[in-house]
Amino acid sequence: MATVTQPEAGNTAAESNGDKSPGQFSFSTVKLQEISHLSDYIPNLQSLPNPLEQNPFFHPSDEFYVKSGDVIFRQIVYDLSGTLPSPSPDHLAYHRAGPRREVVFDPKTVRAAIVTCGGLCPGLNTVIRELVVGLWELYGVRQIFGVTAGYRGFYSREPVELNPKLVHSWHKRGGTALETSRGGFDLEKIVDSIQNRGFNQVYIIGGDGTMRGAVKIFNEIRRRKLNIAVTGIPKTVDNDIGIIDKSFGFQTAVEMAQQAISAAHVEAESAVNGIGLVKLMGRSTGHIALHATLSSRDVDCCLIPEMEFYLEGKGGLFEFLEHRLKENGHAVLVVAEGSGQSMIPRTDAQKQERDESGNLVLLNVGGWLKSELNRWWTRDHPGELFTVKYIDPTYMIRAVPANATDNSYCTLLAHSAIHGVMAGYTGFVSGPINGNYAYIPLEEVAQARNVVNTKDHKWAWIRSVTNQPDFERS
Ligand SMILES: Nc1ncnc2c1ncn2[C@@H]1O[C@H](COP(=O)(O)OP(=O)(O)O)[C@@H](O)[C@H]1O
Ligand SMILES: O=P(O)(O)OC[C@H]1O[C@](O)(COP(=O)(O)O)[C@@H](O)[C@@H]1O
Ligand SMILES: [Mg+2]
Repeated sequence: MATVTQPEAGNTAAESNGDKSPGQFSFSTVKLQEISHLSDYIPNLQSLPNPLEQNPFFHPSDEFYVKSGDVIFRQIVYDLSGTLPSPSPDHLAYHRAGPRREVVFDPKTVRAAIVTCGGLCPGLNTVIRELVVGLWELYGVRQIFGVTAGYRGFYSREPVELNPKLVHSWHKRGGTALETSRGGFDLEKIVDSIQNRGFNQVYIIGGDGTMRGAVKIFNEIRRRKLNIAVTGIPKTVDNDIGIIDKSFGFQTAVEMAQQAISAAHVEAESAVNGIGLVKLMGRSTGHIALHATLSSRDVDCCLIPEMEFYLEGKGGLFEFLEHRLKENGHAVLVVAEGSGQSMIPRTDAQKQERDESGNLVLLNVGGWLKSELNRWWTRDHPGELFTVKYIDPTYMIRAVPANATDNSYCTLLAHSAIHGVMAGYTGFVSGPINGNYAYIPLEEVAQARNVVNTKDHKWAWIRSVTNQPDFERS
């Protein structure tokens, strides 16, 4: 029978090596993903009892505080039945998020800055609100500032002072009250401004691009040996950030996408040979399209960037739709905006087109598909009725307030970030891993991508729900 060896006391990433007999899992293969701490480069950093001790609403017991050895495992599914591969792969572990017994910041001297960058996502205002209220109410911080208009706001705008009264109802609003932007990343100017304004805690809310910028800010702050903690709070409506379970706002966006799919279904059903076509956000990943399809059940075919598809011939989209129209009289297609990009004719100028952040500007796959569908039908069924009703909800799925689940998620993210920063951690991101909140090195998050795996059970589930082709040419 397989056994699991226990770590030695006080030794999470145990050095004790295991002579592993077949089927034995040893903690010697646990790799703790260390995060930086201000004490790594600031000598004689002060250490104070956590102010939560004095907070009348908390009665911290021993279990209340997270210990330095508490970790969250990335991998939680193991096969203990057979021989483990030799040498065993690393089992990644991350520091558990939450309040520490000791902090390194005196709340009276904290000057916190909060910034939102990149595209919108439901819940941005909730995260800002909870950072402000959490810093104020939990830790007694009184100097909290909003940096407006994204990264460029650090050096081109005056920060706005924030307090709980001001942000009280922000969680009910879509968008970001601090405003956001793409581009404008100037490392020297940003760090100079952070330093000159006396900020010592920087909370950066944004997606993959923002996190890559945050890594650079963190490295520069460390190079200058500044007593400033930097943390990233991962945001992306596309859910394309890796390691964490999912990004906040994603569920709200999927819920909103249902309305577009339902409308497309009604339109398609009410027409003769009607096709409802819905384009959903998803620059390089199809998570929104996939989850909207799974939860809707009105969808006949879901197309995502991770999967090539083709239109003509055996096993192609047209052949599939031909059958569906014959069978049901209508069909619904969901397409993620990053799909089919290699099939859409692109001029040389379009090949170069980038947004302010350097992201490739996508061609409109929805408009292209609509015209291809019309071309096909007129060619193969001249004179027969046919209609494509194309719905592109674009920003409607992200420019809304977060739903209840996302709102609670945003609160936990914000509080996790505050606890980590107050304890002196820096260059990290808070996020749920297998449902438990963890601190992950910023650099790791900036590099990790979360794409749909078309070989796994979730994609198989899509195919079983839609019965769509696999688009693998035989
Ligand atoms: N590699 C990078 N290095 C530094 N800053 C970056 C990098 N990529 C993006 N940024 C900056 O991060 C911000 C947001 O990036 P963007 O890609 O628009 O959105 P998101 O963070 O949501 O992916 C922009 O201000 C952009 O200039
Ligand atoms: O028009 P904008 O604001 O650039 O946003 C469009 C893009 O933003 C996204 O929602 C993703 O944005 P982020 O990377 O900022 O999260 C994409 O799905 C979409 O292509
Ligand atoms: Mg992005």
